Amino acid sequence: MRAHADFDQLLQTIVDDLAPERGAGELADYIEPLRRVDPLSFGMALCTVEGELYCAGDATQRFSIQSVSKVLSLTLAMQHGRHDLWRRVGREPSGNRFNSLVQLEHERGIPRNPFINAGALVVTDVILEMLSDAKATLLDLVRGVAGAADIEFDREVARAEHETGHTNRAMAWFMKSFGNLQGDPEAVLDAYFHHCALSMSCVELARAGVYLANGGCTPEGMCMLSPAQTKQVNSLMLTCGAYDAVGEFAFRVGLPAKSGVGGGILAILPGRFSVAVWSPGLDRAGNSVLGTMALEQLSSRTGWSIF
Ligand SMILES: NC(=O)CC[C@H](N)C(=O)O
Repeated sequence: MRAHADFDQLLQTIVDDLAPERGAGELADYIEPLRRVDPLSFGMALCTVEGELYCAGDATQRFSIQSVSKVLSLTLAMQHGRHDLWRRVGREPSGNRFNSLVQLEHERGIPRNPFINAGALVVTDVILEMLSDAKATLLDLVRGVAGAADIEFDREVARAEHETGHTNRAMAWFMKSFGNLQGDPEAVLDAYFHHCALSMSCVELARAGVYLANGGCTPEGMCMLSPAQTKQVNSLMLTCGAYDAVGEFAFRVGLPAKSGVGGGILAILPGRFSVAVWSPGLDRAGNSVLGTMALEQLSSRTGWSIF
């Protein structure tokens, strides 16, 4: 591993080298607030397990973290130790789009994994069984791990998710019909839409995710998960974190990661660091085009990967 002093330079070089690619991919267009984002935005931040932070580009600008929140909600569900969690949600890649309904019928309402929408809805239901306010508790968790007390849900994004979330709504009610949602599907959806609407910067996301590189604990010693649970979350990120393009993503980047349709990706090198990238242009699977390129550059220039 190179000297830490080189990290800022390394990230800056990646951001500079990829400048001609800014604007690549398509913005998520299913809600208005995501259609409005500047397509040229591009930021990157890396947080080491010692808590040192390095960044380049638009690393302090907040964006909608969308499905990256699925890692945080899974953490919350695992923290509260529900033994039936893994009976209600699987641990296999889906091979289908993140909001696909097709497998759910064949597989009796049990989603393939916690990082597709159906799986995150079950995770949210599990959280709601234990905690009356799943929104406030997740917000507290995120503020704590990110070290930023002013992180908020973007109310406009949450409202737009609510207004347009017909497929998610169908999924929740469908799983209810199989008995795999305990609570009121509308309450589950409301919490889920808010989790998707968390607004964070690359710096905040890298800080928030570094416990996954550090055996479950933040550099300040706040423990979110046990080392065994941390291994499980990282494994799921590797196999299920980039939707139906997860094989291609792992082939190129070689790090556990979770992406979101806001263009953010959080990736982990266990024992070393977390890295967050953001660029809103997406590929067909819904992963950030430039974000994936930046992570590929990071791993290929340095040899840093889990392999
Ligand atoms: N893949 C994503 O980031 C999807 C999140 C989006 N809010 C949805 O529920 O469909």
